[in-house]
Amino acid sequence: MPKLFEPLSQRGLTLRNRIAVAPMCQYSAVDGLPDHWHLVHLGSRAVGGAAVVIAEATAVSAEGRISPQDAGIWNDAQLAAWRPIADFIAAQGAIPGVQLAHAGRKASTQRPWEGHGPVAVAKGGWTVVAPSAVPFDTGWHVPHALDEAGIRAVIADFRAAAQRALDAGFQLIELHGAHGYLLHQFLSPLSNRRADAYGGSFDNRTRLLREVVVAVREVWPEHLPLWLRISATDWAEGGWTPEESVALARMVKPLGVDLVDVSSGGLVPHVTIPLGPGYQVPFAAQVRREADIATSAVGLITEAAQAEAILAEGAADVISLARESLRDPYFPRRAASELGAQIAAPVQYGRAW
Ligand SMILES: Cc1cc2c(cc1C)N(C[C@H](O)[C@H](O)[C@H](O)COP(=O)(O)O)c1[nH]c(=O)[nH]c(=O)c1N2
Ligand SMILES: CCCCN1C=C(C(N)=O)CCC1
Repeated sequence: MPKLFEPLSQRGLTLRNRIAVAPMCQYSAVDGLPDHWHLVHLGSRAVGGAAVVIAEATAVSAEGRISPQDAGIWNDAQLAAWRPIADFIAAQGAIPGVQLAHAGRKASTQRPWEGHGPVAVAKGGWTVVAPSAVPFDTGWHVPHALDEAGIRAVIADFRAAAQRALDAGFQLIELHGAHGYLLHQFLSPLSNRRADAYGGSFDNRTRLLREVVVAVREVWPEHLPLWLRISATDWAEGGWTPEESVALARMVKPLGVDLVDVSSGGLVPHVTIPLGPGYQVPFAAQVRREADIATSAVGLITEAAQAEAILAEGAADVISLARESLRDPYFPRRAASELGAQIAAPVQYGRAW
């Protein structure tokens, strides 16, 4: 049996294989509401055979959106709109997941095809918050540094979003601690210049993320998995490091995180990243080995044999695919054929929509 098609237990659930569809912003929501686009985008990848389909960075508050067109789960109308999507994914035998996110200083920005720059308040944008008043780049929003009350509100928003995710039928949450968004902004010394209990030391810089994990676990059932996506490195002098990623993984495992999805970058612009097939796999391997926690490998993984080799070397437990799943929503079916594995047929069911 190829490792890529061995089941994996995660709390009370079983992943039918080791392929996850990574979260991918669709920038296609009105007022944060998922719609037919999201159903087809996510549903087709569940039909394609993935074990887990993780919905995009889904904002826990309106101000936490990357773009005005981001999906959200900060109100009950959005909860209701997610329910048929989560239901369809589950009916196909995949685990419906959602990535809970807050963009922090990278909020209120244009969709990539509109320029990826800041959206001014006068143009429908909003003031953004962050650990410190340090903009992402020249010309970007100068964020408002969160005070204690603001931090408490962010934690409460993540907790409430987790409850809505449960009520919407999601069975897996991934917390977005990567790519330079709010939780990552608190982790990295390059963006977190605070002098209070949320800045300075490693313990202080990881405090908000740990408090969010604890708050989410207060409402997320014991039998359901909680994943955390991190950027293992900022690729920048003085930034977050792989060694800190290992230490963080060791801290969050007893708090109820079941798997660390290991990406990189996004905190600061103008860095050089050594892109190449599986370029982030060594970080996943390091976290898995040194923190003794399940990991997902992601980043320029495009072939079944490549994915199988990553699992065989023990670098990760799950393979997350983003762009390859855009090129081929049915990658798992093709991979099964290439590797000689059995894979369940899509579930046809009559249902009046
Ligand atoms: C269109 C699009 C949209 C997103 C992404 C990527 C792309 C292409 N990525 C990053 C993605 O999950 C993945 O980590 C990277 O794309 C690297 O993996 P691939 O090489 O694409 O498989 C991403 N990551 C994340 O944590 N949350 C998100 O919502 C998104 N959104
Ligand atoms: C550092 C890699 C960032 C890739 N992207 C991540 C996004 C995210 N929401 O994490 C959305 C844009 C693309």
